[in-house]
Amino acid sequence: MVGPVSVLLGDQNCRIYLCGTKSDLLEEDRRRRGVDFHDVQDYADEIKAELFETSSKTGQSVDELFQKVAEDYVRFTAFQLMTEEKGGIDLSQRSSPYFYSCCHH
Ligand SMILES: Nc1nc2c(ncn2[C@@H]2O[C@H](COP(=O)(O)OP(=O)(O)OP(=O)(O)O)[C@@H](O)[C@H]2O)c(=O)[nH]1
Repeated sequence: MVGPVSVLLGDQNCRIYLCGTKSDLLEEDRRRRGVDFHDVQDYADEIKAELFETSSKTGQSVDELFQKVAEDYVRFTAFQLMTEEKGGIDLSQRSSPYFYSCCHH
């Protein structure tokens, strides 16, 4: 495999979200699918990626995609940053910028 995905795969901290676009076209004609769904699912499993089929036209799965990216950020990245920086989590420290970036508007 070559290209951007192979570069991302080398980074243990990088989470990958595969996004198949224009899913609304399949509702008109399922033969318009460019890549077999099971092939894509197998590939996503292989590279440990999350898979979404989205449509900019109908909005299908767009919110779900962004929701998943945000949830994973809070779950993995922010948590990792907090624990790495101080060797633990100080629950009393509400002024931490991480709390503000994750939980406040
Ligand atoms: N039916 C449909 N058409 C779309 C969708 N998203 C973009 N398009 C159309 O696809 C064309 C290219 O859109 P761009 O936003 O320029 O996308 P791009 O990534 O530069 O090009 P693509 O390789 O076509 O994805 C335009 O005519 C858009 O109106 C979608 O979700 N559904």
